[in-house]
Amino acid sequence: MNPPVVVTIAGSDSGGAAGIGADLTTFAALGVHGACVVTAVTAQDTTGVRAIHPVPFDVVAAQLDAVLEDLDPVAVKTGMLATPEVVRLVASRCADRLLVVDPVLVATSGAVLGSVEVVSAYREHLLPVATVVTPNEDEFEALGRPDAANVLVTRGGDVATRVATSNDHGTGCTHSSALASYLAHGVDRATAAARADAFVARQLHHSKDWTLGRGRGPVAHLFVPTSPPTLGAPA
Ligand SMILES: Nc1ncnc2c1ncn2[C@@H]1O[C@H](COP(=O)(O)OP(=O)(O)OP(=O)(O)O)[C@@H](O)[C@H]1O
Ligand SMILES: Cc1ncc(CO)c(N)n1
Repeated sequence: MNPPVVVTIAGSDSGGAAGIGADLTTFAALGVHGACVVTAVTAQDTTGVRAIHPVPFDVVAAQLDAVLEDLDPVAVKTGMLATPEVVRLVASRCADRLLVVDPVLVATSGAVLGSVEVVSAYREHLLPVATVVTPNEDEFEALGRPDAANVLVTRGGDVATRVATSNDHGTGCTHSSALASYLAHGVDRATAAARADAFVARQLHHSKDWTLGRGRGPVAHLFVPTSPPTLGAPA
């Protein structure tokens, strides 16, 4: 049987913690086929963002057309859209699908990933057609505290499930990708949201003692409780 197809429309993170890398590995972990439309290349690591190079609009549109026409994804997940033109493009092409919008405006490191014009385009075009919108507190403020039933503010885990870790770079991307994956498998929104929370908490727990990079390290995307015997040095 075919897996559900989900497409992420997002930027790359050279450090491999957030963006399309996080999205595609999360899709793989949750049994969906992931397609990707790259909107921007970022030079980024665990300590911050050094450079952002938006992909030309025509190339973004061509990637999206190719995926929509050939693979017919059941769900779409958006991350860093980089320009207001791309925000409008996604709103016009993807409104008829399950649409999870993670309004990436600020990185964990504090770097600004969305301009004032991008914020306006989200408010006017994309938020009204999304199935779920997952801003963190800062993004919720930046969007003008939208009061709509499809807005699910992410708050870094509740008291009962909160994992104490500084390896949280990429949690927002992983969370929204998990949410899109569960929706693509056909579960309702409340169940998908609860499962996405649990998935991220488990991933954060798995990577809590990692010491990758000098800043806020990556959350684990693929959950591997024990390494397969074929990996690593012989015992
Ligand atoms: N420390 C934590 N313990 C448990 N769950 C967490 C923790 N941090 C985040 N989560 C889960 O991940 C979701 C997204 O987290 P958060 O809002 O911090 O992401 P974000 O700020 O968008 O991240 P990023 O900018 O790195 O992508 C939360 O709703 C929660 O379910
Ligand atoms: C490319 C990219 N997308 C999303 C985020 C949000 O954490 C990030 N830091 N980088």
